[in-house]
Amino acid sequence: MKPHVHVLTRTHIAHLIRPTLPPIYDTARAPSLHKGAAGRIAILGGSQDYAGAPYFAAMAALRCGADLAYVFCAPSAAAAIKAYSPELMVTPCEEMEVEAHGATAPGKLVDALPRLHALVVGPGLGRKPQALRCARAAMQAARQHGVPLVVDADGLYALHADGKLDAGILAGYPRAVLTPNAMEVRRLCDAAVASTSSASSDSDSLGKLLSALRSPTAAGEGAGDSIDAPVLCLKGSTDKVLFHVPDEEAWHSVDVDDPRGAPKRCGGQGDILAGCIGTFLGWSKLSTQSQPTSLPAAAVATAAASVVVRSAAERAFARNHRATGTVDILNEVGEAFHLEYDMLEGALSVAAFARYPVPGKCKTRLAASLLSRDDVQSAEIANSLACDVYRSLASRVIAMPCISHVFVSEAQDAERLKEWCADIRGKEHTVPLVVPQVDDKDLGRRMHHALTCMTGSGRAMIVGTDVPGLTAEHVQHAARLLDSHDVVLGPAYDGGYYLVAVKHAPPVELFEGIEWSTSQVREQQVAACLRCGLSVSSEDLPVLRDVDTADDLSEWHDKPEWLVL
Ligand SMILES: NC(=O)C1=CN([C@@H]2O[C@H](COP(=O)(O)OP(=O)(O)OC[C@H]3O[C@@H](n4cnc5c(N)ncnc54)[C@H](O)[C@@H]3O)[C@@H](O)[C@H]2O)[C@@H](O)CC1
Ligand SMILES: Nc1ncnc2c1ncn2[C@@H]1O[C@H](COP(=O)(O)OP(=O)(O)OP(=O)(O)O)[C@@H](O)[C@H]1O
Repeated sequence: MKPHVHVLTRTHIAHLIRPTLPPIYDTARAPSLHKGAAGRIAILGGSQDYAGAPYFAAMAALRCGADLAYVFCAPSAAAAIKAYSPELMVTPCEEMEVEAHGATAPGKLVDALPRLHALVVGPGLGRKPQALRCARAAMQAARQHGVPLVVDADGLYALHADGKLDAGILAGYPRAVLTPNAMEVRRLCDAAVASTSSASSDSDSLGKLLSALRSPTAAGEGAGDSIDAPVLCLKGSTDKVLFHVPDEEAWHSVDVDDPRGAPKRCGGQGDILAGCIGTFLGWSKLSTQSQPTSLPAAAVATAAASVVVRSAAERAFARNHRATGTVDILNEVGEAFHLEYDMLEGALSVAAFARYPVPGKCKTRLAASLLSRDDVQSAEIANSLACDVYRSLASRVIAMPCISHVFVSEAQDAERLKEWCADIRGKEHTVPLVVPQVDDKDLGRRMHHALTCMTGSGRAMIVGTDVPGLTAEHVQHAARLLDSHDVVLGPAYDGGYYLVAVKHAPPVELFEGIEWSTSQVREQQVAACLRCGLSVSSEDLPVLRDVDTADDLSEWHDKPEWLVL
């Protein structure tokens, strides 16, 4: 039976998940938050062999925005996990290693359950019978308390450790998310087949697994639950999030339309995903806001986490290439989250126009005016000017939700410009998005295209790359001016402008009738704004001098404060 497929883009997912986020940027509601109000998430896992996995999951939960993360682990792993981070509360549980305890959930975890917003079972659990028994008992206990569950890695193994699927633990529990990779799905399916009498083809075996996960009583449990089975996240090049609605025959699949991610498949990415799902699940339990969707909360939480992890993986790979490791991905989770979900309406996108600095192809006016007429020297100057602007663009000193873009003039340069941007930024900087400019000789049409692309997510700004005096404060000032103007221009010394910002997508006429590269540019731009019925600020920002000629360059040398970037 084919599922009903819902393809969700990142924009959809952001729209669906935002109402559940703790309101830390909401000045009216944030003061009422207390410690733990943004999520208390626990991990059950960690063994002598695997201390990293529970650490990745717990830290990912924190980086996603949870307040508190606990790890309940085998005593042999506790010291290592504690030593990885002082942020984690690590509790060694004898029950996970000592046979004498039979099949009980760790007592300290059971005590904590009433306070938890989600429990992730499995990362680094290992496959010792006692650990598996503990995991199964913990899932049951969590279910009794209505605690949302994420079951991953060896937590999934615990469901079929004796070869048959022990689906009863989770069957019909709508607050559980199972996150098998391809191998784990195969094992779960095989176990589902082994638990039923007839032999099955592959697709049948998935069908058997899905049926086994449905509620034996055909109704979901818990008031308001719209599904009657755990959610299944099938991880792969596209993550598919399966859920089942009572009384329907076919399952539904939310396909996360996000091609990003890293080609590097280092171990532990699944642990990061599991921790992030834990946080989003916890928030959906806590949220009192009405959801703009009929999709189940657990499916939306899973899709939202998938987007964050893919974005983090892509960012980590852009920075670390083949060396990308799980810690690198973990370190990108916070920024990825911020860009995906905290960029609220009215957010600002800032862009620079750039060409890859090749001698003879950039700053040709400057090269011609240098005594040496030296293309190489001119390209080096262009390079150093642009570096400063990219650093500033990418820098957190902008101190506001801001996506930075670099619009590259030659599409074929996009890849090497990406690498160049990645090389020049420091560890603390964000990665600018490198986007080709529209193929048009007219600067006005290129600016119109870039601003239109960016205004999709709020306000947009383009800054010059050859203005050494431009600082993050100018960008912030311009953004504030947009509160009271439709268009803001940063006046350049030569009659042009070094910055243009717009509150909304601009009409195409805004950049028509302007004689570019003349001293009339700013005046003509102001006139075009007024013709389009747009209010404009053209004198509120300081006049800055761009570097086009050798004269500009010597001015720059005489006034080193221009170098303040
Ligand atoms: N640093 C750590 O402590 C880590 C510990 N981990 C833990 O290690 C334990 C065992 O996990 P494993 O995943 O290795 O165990 P499995 O025994 O489930 O993996 C079996 C094999 O399947 C392969 N496999 C995975 N995805 C596949 C795919 N899509 N197609 C084909 N083959 C695939 C893996 O490479 C592995 O060789 C778990 O507890 C897990 O949490 C992992 O999370 C990785 C990081
Ligand atoms: N081929 C792929 N391309 C891009 N992203 C992928 C690909 N395969 C998996 N992912 C993503 O990586 C994340 C982790 O999935 P993965 O299959 O690596 O988990 P796992 O094998 O359980 O990991 P772990 O090593 O922690 O056990 C998921 O968010 C998934 O979307």
